[in-house]
Amino acid sequence: MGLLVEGKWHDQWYDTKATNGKFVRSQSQFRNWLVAPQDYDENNPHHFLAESGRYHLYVSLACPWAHRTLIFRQLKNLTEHISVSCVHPHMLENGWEFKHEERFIDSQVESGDPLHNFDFAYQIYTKADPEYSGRVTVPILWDKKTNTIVSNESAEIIRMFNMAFNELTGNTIDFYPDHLKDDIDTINDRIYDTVNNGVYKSGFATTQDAYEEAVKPLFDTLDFLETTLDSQRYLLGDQQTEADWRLFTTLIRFDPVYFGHFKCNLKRILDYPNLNAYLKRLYTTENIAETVNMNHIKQHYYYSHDTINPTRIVPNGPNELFRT
Ligand SMILES: N[C@@H](CCC(=O)N[C@@H](CS)C(=O)NCC(=O)O)C(=O)O
Repeated sequence: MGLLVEGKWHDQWYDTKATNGKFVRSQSQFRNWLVAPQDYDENNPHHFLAESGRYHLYVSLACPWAHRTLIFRQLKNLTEHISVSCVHPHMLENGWEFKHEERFIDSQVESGDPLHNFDFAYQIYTKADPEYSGRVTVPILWDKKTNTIVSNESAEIIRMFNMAFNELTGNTIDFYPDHLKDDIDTINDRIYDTVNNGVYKSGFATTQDAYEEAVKPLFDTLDFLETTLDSQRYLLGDQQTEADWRLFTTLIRFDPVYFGHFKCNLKRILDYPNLNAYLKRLYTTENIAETVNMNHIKQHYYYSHDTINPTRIVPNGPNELFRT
């Protein structure tokens, strides 16, 4: 675990001393946009034309943020247009690595770096910007044509996938429709702060207060979502939206990882009847189950965070992801 400082790798765990034991996530730095031909402005340096075969997605199958982008690649029929590869689940002194190992082969996503054959994900960042300073995170959306990073922000990558390739694929399903934008933004904000990032704030806290400050709002939101799902199938009604998929990648990791490893243990998702049924509904949506690799997920968290789990023992359970 570490970060780049002016293009040089430094091995260093998150510094929570300056923030009273709180984990503070840093902002993503590559923020360009893939745009459809009709919206493309060649004079805008942040515009990248949506073209088949031009872009590559680097993910970790363990990472909930990267998982969103894999899901949108499926939902929007982009598998033939955007190539993908994954890092090794163990994130250690060199950060994410492109190692191949038999026991981590995934049936859908190849491992390693097929474009440059690099050993470490930080080399992708320094190829894009030799002076880059900051964390080396996944997902990374890479442009094979101009050899740079388009974006390393999952929330924006899924918005691009939602729209930019519609003409190419003919898939016009809209997960961020105009009439729901405000509601989606509002619920995303709460879920990001208290759930998606809330589990990390709980797990990476290094003081009792910082932990409690995270775990309480996390369960307040889960209780709120349980009530919301009393009367509807998805967060904003009967239509699946982006908000559901952003929540899904945290929920599917909750009982196997966050409950134990990150101490989010007031309740399991299994204990919430509506959230359990909702999780199953999302998991069984076409082409979604194959994006979930529980082996990578459990190995990543329990093995990589040795400040939290120094024995690196990866638990066998739970037996079920949701009750059927
Ligand atoms: N805001 C980013 C966050 C991505 C992120 O934090 N990914 C984690 C993996 S779950 C990572 O790569 N962490 C490495 C690090 O923080 O050094 C996004 O949503 O794309």
